[in-house]
Amino acid sequence: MPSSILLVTGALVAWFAFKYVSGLRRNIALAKSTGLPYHVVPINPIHNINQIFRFIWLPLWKLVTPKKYWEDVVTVCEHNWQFRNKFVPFAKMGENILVVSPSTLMLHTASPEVIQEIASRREDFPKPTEHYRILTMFGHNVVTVEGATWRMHRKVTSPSFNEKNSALVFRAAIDQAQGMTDYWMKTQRGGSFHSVEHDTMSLALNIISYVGFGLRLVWPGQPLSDDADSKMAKYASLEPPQGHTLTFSESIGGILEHLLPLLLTPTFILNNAPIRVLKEAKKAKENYDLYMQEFLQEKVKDVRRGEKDIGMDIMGSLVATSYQDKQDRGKAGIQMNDSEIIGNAFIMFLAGHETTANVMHFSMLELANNPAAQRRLQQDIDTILGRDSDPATWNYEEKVGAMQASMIGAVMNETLRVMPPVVEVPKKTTSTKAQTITVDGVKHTLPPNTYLGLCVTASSRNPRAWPARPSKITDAQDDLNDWVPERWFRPSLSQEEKRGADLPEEEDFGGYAGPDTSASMFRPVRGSFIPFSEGPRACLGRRIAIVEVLAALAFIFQKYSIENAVDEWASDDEVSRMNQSQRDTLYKKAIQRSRDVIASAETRITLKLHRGQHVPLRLVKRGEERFVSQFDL
Ligand code: HEM
Repeated sequence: MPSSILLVTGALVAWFAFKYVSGLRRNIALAKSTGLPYHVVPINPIHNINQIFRFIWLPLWKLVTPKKYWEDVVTVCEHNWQFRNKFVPFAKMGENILVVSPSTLMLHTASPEVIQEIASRREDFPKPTEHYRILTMFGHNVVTVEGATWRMHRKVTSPSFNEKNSALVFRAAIDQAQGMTDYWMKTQRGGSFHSVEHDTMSLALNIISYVGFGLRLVWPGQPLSDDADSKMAKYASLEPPQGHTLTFSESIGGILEHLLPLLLTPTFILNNAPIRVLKEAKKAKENYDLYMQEFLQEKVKDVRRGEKDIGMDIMGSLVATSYQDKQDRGKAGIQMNDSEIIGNAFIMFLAGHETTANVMHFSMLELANNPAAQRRLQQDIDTILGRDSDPATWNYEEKVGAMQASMIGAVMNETLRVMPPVVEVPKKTTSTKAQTITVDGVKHTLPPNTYLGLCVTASSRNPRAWPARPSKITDAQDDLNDWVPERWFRPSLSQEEKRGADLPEEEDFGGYAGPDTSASMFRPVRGSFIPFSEGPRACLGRRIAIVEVLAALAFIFQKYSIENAVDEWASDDEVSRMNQSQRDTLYKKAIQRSRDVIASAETRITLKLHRGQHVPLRLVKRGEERFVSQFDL
């Protein structure tokens, strides 16, 4: 018996060894055929399981092979490498890094031209939908599908992303920023608040819930408005309503927090394991599921009665595809099942709030670290909107262009450049067809099934595309890793460089078709600034995200300044007795702590702070600043 076990084990080991070596040889041959320089790694670093066990195989690899085989390429295998290593791997290995493992070929690119080419050829370079499994938890949706199915999802979801609804987002962002700052002023304990990440998430969730779904969510202490639909009140409730054990916001928050356990844990274990994290994950999922089922049923009734909600009414549009009377449905020729309806609603809640919230969060942290930029932001707000104007009177059509072309737009763009919520946009070649790309005028053929990573964090730091100045805050020769919103007022590169590769006109797939940055500011080379991706599969919600951030920043900084909290080192009394130089020294310490915390950001779906990391801030009325009115670097 023992000898047969040994025999079977030996045969299995031999089989795996054979598969491993032959796979590696085959992929090396394919890599050679591309004509691009390539780098060999022992294990496919982008596979989910291999990512989890990276802490074992990476050190082992380094231990058993000479340094020259791993020292460069390891920089694109490490955890969180896109944000942590930024442009460094590309500076060392070139703008296109071809990585070969026994099971895959991967091309990571920071080249604007290659990015532009791949992103615009949607059918040649589709999305690797298998990488989006985590987002299909409640059903397939516009983000997770490809081909004809994607066209169908896009057709249903895109019409509501129009300028009329952008104006509504503008209004809602002002209302919500009011709710958030009132809440902060009321709850700042010891002069500081620690919940900026959580609160910007609530702000963005409240906006998409209202504009996208007609659900009015409120801040603690804020009454539900009189015109709110009574049957929708349960979604706004700050206590779990009957039949639920979490509030609606808590259920979404819980899902976001527990995405990985939800994805990786088999249902039987999730339902039965006495482990706290799994129990919380299950509770969040069950609650959200129930809310969505109830919401779906309510919408079905509305649609059958011919009622439409305010704003985008995303759920209404989705439900109409299946539940409207047959004649109307026939016109559109589209039908979604309940799982796709709920899947799309989920993705709009998710994509529509975490990304935007991160941009607001990091913008506020950086403004606290860059007092001169904060002061310039406030000057621009005063000029465009008026220091004492009532935000309720701000007119979207009149003001949004000027806001985007000012320091408000520059702050948003710079945060998107330095801290993009999505750090790499995945694409691939199909399983049946090789594809050609052009690098420096030379054509290279990528074999079928090559994974392609359009590296957002690196293309936005590519010195070929971004004019730089010496860093003021580190000893680096350029300021491309620094948050410098003023760079958006530097002259653009020449027309020729701006145009990028000659590309066919893109088909219209709905949604906002204008540029993401103002024409009167620095215009990035195409393919070098891709926080919203590029081409037909670019972000559907980018216009509303931009409008939301512009309006919220303008509201907050019209009346207030934001400073790093220093109570960890000095009390208010001690600060009031300090001279300017002592205050500067103290504030520099707070800035350094903030920068260290920001540098620890990691990607789990989006780039944000994790493990309880946060930067305490202080909201002060303009004119009552203790640090940012004077301090400069
Ligand atoms: C600053 C905020 C945002 C950023 C940085 C962002 C970024 C992105 C990126 C990079 C993609 C492409 C993802 C991929 O190919 O894997 C994407 C797609 C998408 N985003 Fe956003 N997004 C933001 C806000 C929003 C908002 C507010 C919504 C909706 C309310 C939204 C809805 C979508 C949808 C539906 C797609 C899929 C489009 C398609 O494949 O046809 N996003 N977003």
